Amino acid sequence: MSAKRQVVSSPERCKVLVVDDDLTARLLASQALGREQFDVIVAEEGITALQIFQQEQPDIVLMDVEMPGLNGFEVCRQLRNMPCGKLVPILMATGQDDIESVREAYAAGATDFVTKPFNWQILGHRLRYMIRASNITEQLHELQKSEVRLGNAQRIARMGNWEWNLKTGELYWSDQLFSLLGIQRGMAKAGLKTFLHRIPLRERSQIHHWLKELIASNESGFASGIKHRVSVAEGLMLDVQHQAEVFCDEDGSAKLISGTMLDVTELKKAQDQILKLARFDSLTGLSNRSVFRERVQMAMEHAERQGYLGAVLFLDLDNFKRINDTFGHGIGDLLLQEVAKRLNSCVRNTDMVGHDQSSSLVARFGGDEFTVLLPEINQVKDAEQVARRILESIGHQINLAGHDVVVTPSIGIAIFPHHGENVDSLMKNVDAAMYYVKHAGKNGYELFVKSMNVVAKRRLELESNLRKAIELNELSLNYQPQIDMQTNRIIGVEALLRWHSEELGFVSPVEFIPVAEETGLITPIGEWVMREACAQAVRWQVQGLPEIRMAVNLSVRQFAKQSLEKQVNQVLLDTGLPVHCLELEITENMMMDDVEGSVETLHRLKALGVQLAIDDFGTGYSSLSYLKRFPIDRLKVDRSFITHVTTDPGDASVTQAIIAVAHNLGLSVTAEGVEEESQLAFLREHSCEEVQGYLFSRPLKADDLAELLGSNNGYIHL
Ligand SMILES: Nc1nc2c(ncn2[C@@H]2O[C@H](COP(=O)(O)O[C@H]3[C@@H](O)[C@H](n4cnc5c(=O)[nH]c(N)nc54)O[C@@H]3COP(=O)(O)O)[C@@H](O)[C@H]2O)c(=O)[nH]1
Repeated sequence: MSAKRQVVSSPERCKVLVVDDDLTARLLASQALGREQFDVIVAEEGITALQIFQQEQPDIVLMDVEMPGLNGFEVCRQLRNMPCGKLVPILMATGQDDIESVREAYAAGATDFVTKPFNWQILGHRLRYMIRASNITEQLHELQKSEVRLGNAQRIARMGNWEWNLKTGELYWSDQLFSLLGIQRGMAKAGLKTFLHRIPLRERSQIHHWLKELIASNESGFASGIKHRVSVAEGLMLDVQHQAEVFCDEDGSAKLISGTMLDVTELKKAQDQILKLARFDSLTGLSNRSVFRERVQMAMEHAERQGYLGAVLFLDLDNFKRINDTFGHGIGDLLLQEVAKRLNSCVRNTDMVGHDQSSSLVARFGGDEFTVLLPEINQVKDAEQVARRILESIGHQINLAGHDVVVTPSIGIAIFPHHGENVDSLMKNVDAAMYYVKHAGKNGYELFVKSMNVVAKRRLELESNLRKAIELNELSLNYQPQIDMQTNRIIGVEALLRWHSEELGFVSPVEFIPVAEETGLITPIGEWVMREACAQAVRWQVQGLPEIRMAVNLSVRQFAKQSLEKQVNQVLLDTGLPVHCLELEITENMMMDDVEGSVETLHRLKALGVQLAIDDFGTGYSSLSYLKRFPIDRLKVDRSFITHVTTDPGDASVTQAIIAVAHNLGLSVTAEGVEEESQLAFLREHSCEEVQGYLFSRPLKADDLAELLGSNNGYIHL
């Protein structure tokens, strides 16, 4: 390698690589260019030139075209392919009039050419000029690159920028700003008018105000932002965030405003969605509990200031859980959506989004609970009228995916300011009013009165104590004999649940069974009852007592459970009770909500071999045509008919008719609540098969029942 550094390089000196196979030319170049303040490096042929170029990275290359091995054109081409050789100026030395070489030199990537012989002084200047020009080109190139990068970054970020020279009025818009505004560059001039034209009319004045504030700030670095919308095409609106900063003259007056405009449409959509999720119920689209409470708070404050009355209605669907359990959650959801719709149509001037303070508001409070706010009413009667409208509307049959269902609501009403000094107490009271309706038979409305809190408190007590009742062993069963009128013998017993609470004392099933139903506690309790009753029947058999039937009451929820038949089967397997000894008592109303489903459930239970009875018969609304389809064994005439069977001709006729219908369908009859000899005589006269009531025995503890069953072989003197 014949590279030689001729002069030690100083910072302002330039480095030139001279490539020539002619020794004299190289020496001459070294001397002449050295005199012109160049650091000269020389190479005598192409390969060496490429190596030196890489090591030394000269500022410029002066290269002869004619060389042995790689000629100047080839070396030039290869230099241009090197990453560090793309921009270095290359000056090719050609012969006089050698036009072909000139063409080829340009084609190979040369920057310029020079003809031999050289004027060294002029050549020195020329080399310097080329180096400077190449530096500027390089800077321009870098600038272009960073502009492209900025453009890309703005495009990706969906951001445009602008600059407004307040002294000249000149306005610059970046490509991205044009594109965000939906304008093709060249189709419109960057200008305030063009920009405002794209702003919805109602938002223009706030933009004017914002710009004025910026201009008037007269403070360098003063920055301010604004959010607004931009209409970019027919029906297409963007949400944008504008940010601008002011630059001032030495005299302190604003001379330039520089701004950015960022498209935040997607971000805003996401924020709106989050806000919606936080404030609205996604199933029904109604406002949620927290929005409702906020609005009640505002309405109460407003009512107090203005001396108005307002009302809150609290609505719970009766037996919604049964519909959910029977038809599944999908249908339950459809029902809630339909109820939401009907509620909205019942309440005039409803505010769906929860913004308008003077409008009524319907909200989903949770589960099957809905609330209605009537912020201004003239009199209490107005709230009651809305409640009546709701009862009427919701009570109409609803078809849900082919299933006809009827649901009814229980509605509590509380008036403010009378029924609560704050939102909490108002909501507590309206809740108490709703529970009062539930316990008074459902499907109605009631205005809050103070005594209702006693009922609500008791219910809470029952619920919290009932939750621990199984664990604390507070539940027990009593057994009431059922007597065969032909043989006068006990042929069965009905298992009746008793609760002796440590805290509350004895609680009647009439009171706690509905609470267990509402809270779902009936599921574990009902299973406990079935297991305990079957196990007791087996214990009596093991004691050598006569085999009798064990009747167990099923709750609404138990009957609606798909797994009921599995559960019954498992209990029978676990306890060892022969299947024909178990009778399940179901009420008419349990079956009428979903007749087809009930027929199926009853058939599945019947297939196990258990006996089936319809309890409280005559009080429900079953029809004879349905009765034929139920695979049942027995009807139990409700106590309410038997009580007056000898004194009320109506009850006597109903009892007679039930016995006749049962016999016609091949069913046997048990009369419940027989307390008097005269009632027994009536039932005997009309061929009732079995009787049950205080006349023979009250419900007994297991040991007492065993004693009764053991004495006289279960024979009862009638
Ligand atoms: N789902 C379940 N329900 C149950 C269960 N155990 C009881 N219950 C239901 O609770 C209601 C009240 O029952 P109870 O207080 O036990 O009253 C029963 C009898 O004691 C009473 N009865 C019986 N004979 C007479 C009488 O001659 N006079 C009179 N005044 N009362 C009498 O009737 C009730 C039995 O009713 P029924 O079930 O309709 O046959 C009641 O609805 C029970 O069903 C349980 O485990 N699960």
